[in-house]
Amino acid sequence: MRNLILVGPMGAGKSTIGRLLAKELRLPFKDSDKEIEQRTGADIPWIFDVEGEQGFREREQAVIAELCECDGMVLATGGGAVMRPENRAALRRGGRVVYLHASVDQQLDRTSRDRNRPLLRTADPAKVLGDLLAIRDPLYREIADVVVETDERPPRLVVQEILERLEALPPR
Ligand SMILES: Nc1ncnc2c1ncn2[C@@H]1O[C@H](COP(=O)(O)OP(=O)(O)OP(=O)(O)O)[C@@H](O)[C@H]1O
Ligand SMILES: O=C(O)C1=C[C@@H](O)[C@@H](O)[C@H](O)C1
Ligand SMILES: [Mg+2]
Repeated sequence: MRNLILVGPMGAGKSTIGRLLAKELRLPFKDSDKEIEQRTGADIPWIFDVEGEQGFREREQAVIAELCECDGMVLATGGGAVMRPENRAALRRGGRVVYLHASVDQQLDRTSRDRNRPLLRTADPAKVLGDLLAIRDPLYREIADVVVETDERPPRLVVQEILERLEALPPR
């Protein structure tokens, strides 16, 4: 098998669901955001402050290219990973892609408690999330093998649905 890759917006649950899926499938788990932080030795807000979003996106592209060359792991990506066509191509090649969908209201609720998302350090995070979703939703769908709704559904249920939906897919 190749990898199992989760894409979707901030607060869709990619990191949370990815960790649970990996445990369930007894596969290693990697999170591109965490990988970037480890390699840089700094957190994401620091990278945005010092290198700008552009600097972060360069680091993200390098990490995604490398992780997508691996096999047999669950990979959670950052919410903006689909913005670059090079990343979309790498993710498609890297394995099965699952789009975790969440409404703006749910994203807002799930991201309101922590401060590690620089794009949401704004007076109107709902507008930012809405604008980003309008641009990115077609890109998530473009590369997804399956789309799974996460609104009002606990992580365990989302994991179960992903496993069932992947099982039902014809071979690529
Ligand atoms: N299905 C769910 N139901 C309820 N809460 C959830 C669900 N999925 C994730 N959460 C919670 O929402 C918060 C954000 O989840 P998580 O960090 O996994 O999102 P993410 O998609 O990885 O976001 P980012 O793109 O910013 O990395 C966490 O506190 C997590 O516990
Ligand atoms: O949606 C985005 O562009 C981002 C999402 C996070 O996962 C991080 O990758 C970073 O905060 C940017
Ligand atoms: Mg995450």
